[in-house]
Amino acid sequence: MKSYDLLVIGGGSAGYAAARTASDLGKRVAVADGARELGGLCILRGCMPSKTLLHATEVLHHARKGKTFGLRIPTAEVDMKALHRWKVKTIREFADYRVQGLESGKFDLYRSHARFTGPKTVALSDGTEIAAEKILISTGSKVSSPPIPGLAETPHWTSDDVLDLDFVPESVIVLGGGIVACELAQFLRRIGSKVTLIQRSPHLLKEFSESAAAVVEQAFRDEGIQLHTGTKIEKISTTTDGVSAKFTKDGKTLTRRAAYLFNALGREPNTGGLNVEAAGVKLTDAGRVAVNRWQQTSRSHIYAGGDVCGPHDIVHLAVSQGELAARHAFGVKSLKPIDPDLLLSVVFTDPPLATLGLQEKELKERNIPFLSASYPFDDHGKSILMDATYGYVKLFADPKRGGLLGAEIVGTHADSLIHCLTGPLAMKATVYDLLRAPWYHPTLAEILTYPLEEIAEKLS
Ligand SMILES: Cc1cc2nc3c(=O)[nH]c(=O)nc-3n(C[C@H](O)[C@H](O)[C@H](O)COP(=O)(O)OP(=O)(O)OC[C@H]3O[C@@H](n4cnc5c(N)ncnc54)[C@H](O)[C@@H]3O)c2cc1C
Ligand SMILES: NC(=O)c1ccc[n+]([C@@H]2O[C@H](COP(=O)([O-])OP(=O)(O)OC[C@H]3O[C@@H](n4cnc5c(N)ncnc54)[C@H](O)[C@@H]3O)[C@@H](O)[C@H]2O)c1
Repeated sequence: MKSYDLLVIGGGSAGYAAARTASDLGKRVAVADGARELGGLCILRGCMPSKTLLHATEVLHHARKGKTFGLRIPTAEVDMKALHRWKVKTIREFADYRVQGLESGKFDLYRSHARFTGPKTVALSDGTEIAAEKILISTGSKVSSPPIPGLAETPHWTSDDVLDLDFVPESVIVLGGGIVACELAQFLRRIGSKVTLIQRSPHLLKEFSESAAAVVEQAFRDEGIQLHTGTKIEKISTTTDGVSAKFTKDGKTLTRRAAYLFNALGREPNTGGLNVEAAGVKLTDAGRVAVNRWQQTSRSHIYAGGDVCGPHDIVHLAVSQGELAARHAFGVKSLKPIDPDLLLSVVFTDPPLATLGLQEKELKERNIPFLSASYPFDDHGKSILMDATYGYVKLFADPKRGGLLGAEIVGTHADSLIHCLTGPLAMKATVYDLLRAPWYHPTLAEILTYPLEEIAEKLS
């Protein structure tokens, strides 16, 4: 039996961060990862391939809009084989860099699946047995397939398949209206597919505000995506030339057909095969590994980080959770838990949608008094000259001292603009602090001064 200070099960974003941190603390660390290809979800089949493809189709979209700006760009179209090669090359470089880190010798790497045999012992699929004082579960998530009649029997794509396309599908039905569905539906539409998106809740992106979702919905409709929200999917079936989806909406039964089907109905924690029962690790009702604010599970020497415990499948959180778990496990002093009121989320649609800190719904639910102010992109100089007028910026502040509480931005470059506020929110800045800062003209960032000034006026 091999023994270590820390065994990390799953070498993705959370696991790699924990292994690196513990090894820097001088601990003996092993990482077990059973994947055929190392790198983790974000690099191989998540953030990086999706953003590589979305950037390419954003460039394509701008080229097609050239006429608006008096530019003559006679043809702009995708070469899917070339785009696929560019994606493969880019992702290969990111993955190679991660593999170098994993194989750097700072820790022992086992290319095997792990299974608990007791609270401090694990058996690997290559037959190795490992004992460790501390263990981190960071096994990520997998695509879920809800029990929709016919779905399991009908050939369908997951995000893995869409991210690996090397041809333009003629038509696609997208099931779901979450982040994966929205980001990739727009990608498919922009490469030239006829896209029909079928979503259960009344709005896309149900975790976000209705008004922000409405902006994304409008942009999608303007680009020709057929949206069906507020539906119940009744049956999925195979047809002679593809697939069909039968669903009800407003009491009516509708059927839509397409050449391909894309299941974007969510992901679930990857705990199967881990045999967590042998270690006494408890799961939540949703099947995630239950953790406290230090990432400790129901067995205090076993930690969890990343998608397997959540509560959000966001990569910077997975990294922070892995680092926090490693530091806590080895007694680093003056640690702070991850602050849930500093939550940052970004949806990389065009326009993108970004939220930071507390949002209106949560402020109301928690009876936190607040002032809010918003400003639309269609009245801001820089976005008007860019012809990027969808959406708005909205800020929330406390009504006593004007302390920033949260922000919502849906509009051009929201993914970057929100970062004007992450530092100030973390440092507990007020609207007055932010108004003392210089804001260059004409920039997109400058749009934030309007709601800041409005809140300052309301305060005085
Ligand atoms: C299409 C898509 C786009 C995304 N885009 C973004 C984005 O833009 N921004 C963002 O913040 N997040 C994004 N995400 C989410 C982000 O990718 C995840 O939150 C993050 O990668 C999770 O990291 P992790 O370490 O928890 O898991 P993973 O990176 O999945 O790592 C888990 C590892 O555990 C291994 N493993 C599993 N079971 C075992 C076992 N029993 N034994 C040994 N090893 C095991 C797996 O092989 C894997 O390598 C996206 C997700 C998807 C699907
Ligand atoms: N930009 C980013 O940070 C980014 C990008 C992609 C994914 N992610 C993360 O990955 C995770 C997975 O994303 P996702 O979009 O796959 O999942 P999701 O849970 O966000 O969305 C799933 C969608 O499917 C719908 N759905 C589920 N079951 C259904 C049923 N039986 N009938 C009809 N509709 C049903 C839900 O209403 C929801 O709209 C998310 O937590 C997300 O945060 C993040």
